[in-house]
Amino acid sequence: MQKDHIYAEPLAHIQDFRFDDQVADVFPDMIQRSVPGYQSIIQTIGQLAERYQQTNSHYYDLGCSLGAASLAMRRHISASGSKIIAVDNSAAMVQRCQRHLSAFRSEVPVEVLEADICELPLENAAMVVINFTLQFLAKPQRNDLIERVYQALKPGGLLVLSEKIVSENVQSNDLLIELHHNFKRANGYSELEISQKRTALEKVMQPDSIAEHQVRLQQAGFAESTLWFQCFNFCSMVAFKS
Ligand SMILES: Nc1ncnc2c1ncn2[C@@H]1O[C@H](C[S@+](CC[C@H]([NH3+])C(=O)[O-])CC(=O)[O-])[C@@H](O)[C@H]1O
Ligand SMILES: O=C(O)C(=O)Cc1ccccc1
Repeated sequence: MQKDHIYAEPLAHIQDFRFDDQVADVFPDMIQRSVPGYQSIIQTIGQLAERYQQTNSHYYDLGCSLGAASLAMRRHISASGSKIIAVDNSAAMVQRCQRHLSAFRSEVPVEVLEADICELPLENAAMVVINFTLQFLAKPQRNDLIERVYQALKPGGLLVLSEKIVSENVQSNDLLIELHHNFKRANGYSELEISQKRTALEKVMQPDSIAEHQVRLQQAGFAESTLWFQCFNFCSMVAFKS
């Protein structure tokens, strides 16, 4: 696995974070060392696919990056007529995702699409995974996507929504950020790497609070949702379509 050194040297000008070739090449290392619980979340997505699968249905992985969630779902789906649709708007990610998925044989077809998830039609879904992607959409586009996901889910369908979050209370927010920075430091990132990446993400990733997510889910029509994972300022929720 290629190690992430993208922010290791001082940069004269820190550009906005983008999912380009440089990031795609080190992405498994970057996400593993940056997102507490990432591996557990991916494993749980596999379990959820097993539990919520339905025959003749779609499984969407929106903002799939290298396809980790799609691979986990694929390993656990056995229902006939299943199709996984993995979507990302980064060409660098989509190319590598296609390669990763082709490296293993499976009965379940996966379609990998280079597309903007804000424009992609969604339908006939048993499960939709948005694993750390909603946070990269402009705020006004987030409601629309969640509403379309609700409409696309079949009765008994499941949305898995994982996000970095902000806390509405200043002391809690500061503490969660500090604990996350300690996590990154423990995983070998320097102060410079942490601070330069934070600057790069400032404009392009604006997290919501858990309360904002809950209101959005409810307004989209999800009568029931629950937080099933939280570590520091990272969480994952599930929402049910009845
Ligand atoms: N509008 C958009 N349309 C499509 N893709 C988008 C859009 N905006 C951002 N992306 C894509 O969303 C992904 C977010 S990473 C997801 C990890 C993955 N889910 C994982 O389980 O490993 C999370 C992170 O890096 O923190 C990137 O690949 C972007 O190109
Ligand atoms: O690294 C961070 O601080 C994060 O918030 C997570 C992350 C992981 C990978 C790409 C972008 C953000």
